[in-house]
Amino acid sequence: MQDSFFFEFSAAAFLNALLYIPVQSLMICNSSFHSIIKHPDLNTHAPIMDYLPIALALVVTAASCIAIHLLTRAKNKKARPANLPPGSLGLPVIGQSLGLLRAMRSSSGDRWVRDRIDRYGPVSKLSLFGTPTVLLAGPAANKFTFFSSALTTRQPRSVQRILGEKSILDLHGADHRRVRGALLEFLRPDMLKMYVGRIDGEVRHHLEENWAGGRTTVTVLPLMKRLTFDIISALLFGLERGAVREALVGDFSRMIEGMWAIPVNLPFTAFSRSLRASGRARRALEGITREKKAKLLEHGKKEASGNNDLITCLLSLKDDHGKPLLTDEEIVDNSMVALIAGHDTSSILITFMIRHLANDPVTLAAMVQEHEEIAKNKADGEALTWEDLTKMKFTWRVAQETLRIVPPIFGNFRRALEDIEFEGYHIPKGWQVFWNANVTHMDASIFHEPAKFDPSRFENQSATAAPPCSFVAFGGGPRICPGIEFSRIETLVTMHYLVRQFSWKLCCKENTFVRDPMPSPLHGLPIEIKQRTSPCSRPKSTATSEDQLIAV
Ligand code: HEM
Repeated sequence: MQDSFFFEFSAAAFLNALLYIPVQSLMICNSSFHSIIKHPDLNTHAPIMDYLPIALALVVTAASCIAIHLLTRAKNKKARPANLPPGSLGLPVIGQSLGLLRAMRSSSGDRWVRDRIDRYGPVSKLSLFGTPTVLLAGPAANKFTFFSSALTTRQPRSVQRILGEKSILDLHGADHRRVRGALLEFLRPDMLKMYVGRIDGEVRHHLEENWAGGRTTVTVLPLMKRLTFDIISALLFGLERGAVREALVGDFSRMIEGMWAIPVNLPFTAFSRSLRASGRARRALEGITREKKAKLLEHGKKEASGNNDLITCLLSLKDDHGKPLLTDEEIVDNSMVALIAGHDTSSILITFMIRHLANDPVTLAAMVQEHEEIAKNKADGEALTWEDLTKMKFTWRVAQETLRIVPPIFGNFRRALEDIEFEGYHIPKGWQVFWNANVTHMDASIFHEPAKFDPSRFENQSATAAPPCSFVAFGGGPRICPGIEFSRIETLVTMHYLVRQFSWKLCCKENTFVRDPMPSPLHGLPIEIKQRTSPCSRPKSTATSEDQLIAV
């Protein structure tokens, strides 16, 4: 209201100044002219002539005020309708970003969002990362966000600068379907079946190197990040252990740190460090892409047929006219996204499962039993297979319940491509929509006693009366996470070896975590470990005939 008044007032004054000065000059000229030809003493109309300029100026001022007022009202009516959601946009650029980031870093991000909802309701406006935003919560809001074709996942400009502009997260419509289809070529279940043996090998190698050998304490989160990074960089990029992998590990973790930082590019800021790391990671991936392209040209399509890493798979996809389906820039940007989306999330899931199991002996015992049953039918050192994973139903329910209580993705943004409405509130074109997983996951009307850890909630999902989009740890709709199965394999294989070979207890009594933006337990979750069985021997032959096909 005040803004608009100020705008009208200053615009009228400005217009009036423009109009008034020439009119006054005219009047002055006019009066000088009159004064020359009509001496006041001789002029009987002198009083009228004296007031005419003032009267005219007043009329022009009033007319311009009315015109500006009408024009501004019409403009405001169009641009800022009265039914915007409640809330305030806060300070320019900063908005509520600092408040949210501070809350997330002090383990109270969930409470911050809930406080807003208590204050303004499930639909409210705020400003995050320099863009006006509407916060939405609840299953109906999730469904609207995931399925509305008027919303797309444009990332804040700062995130775009880190991840690139051609990533799947910034594409929509046909372009999104094309790139998503290409990624799914690599992540389809029949392809994933072939990766089980390879993932099994990576997990055993990791446990032998980092957990076994008489160690008494380990810090879980960094180790799990390393494990999932190794798995994904081997499978997605065909990267063997070595200097390139080591450099990429550091760069990716610095990139992630700056993604939700205040986007100020000064040498000492997290955002600037993130941009520099992104530049280095991009150059490394461009190099890998060039090498793989050259290999493809050299050896022909035969070698690339469905048995390689993600980059080779994307390079060999063609459109209906035989042209490359994806540009090199799209391949690099989407490889960056897949690596970030793939390794950070699964590592957090496994870490929080380990944290929970330390204090839940009943759940742990049930898991150990499930895995011992599977191990009973396997030869010593024999790798897990896809069929073994299908028997790990209880373990996957424990994973789902962990994801419900601590979803790795706190929430995400969409961008309105046009003016839209939700529950009577107007969301203007160009604004962001921010959906949040925690609020729905902790809604007692959907999940009975939401704070209680109860894997049986996921026992018979089709029989539960929960509305659609109630469990949204993997998102939903056309952008639902394409890596669900991949993360399921990583999680189940890792838990199989962990629960059978180690027992553990938490070193920190305080059971809290912060979000930055991903959840991270206190000090990265140091635990005391004890080996239950002899160190897992590496499989005599982890590679099945299918695995040998994908060996890189
Ligand atoms: C526990 C593990 C994981 C969790 C919790 C998770 C969570 C999510 C969520 C919530 C979204 C949707 C975001 C939105 O709609 O705003 C998403 C999208 C995505 N995820 Fe995952 N993810 C996981 C693992 C993976 C893995 C292993 C990969 C790749 C190998 C992956 C690749 C992607 C990609 C590429 C997208 C974007 C899809 C699109 O826009 O069409 N994720 N993930």
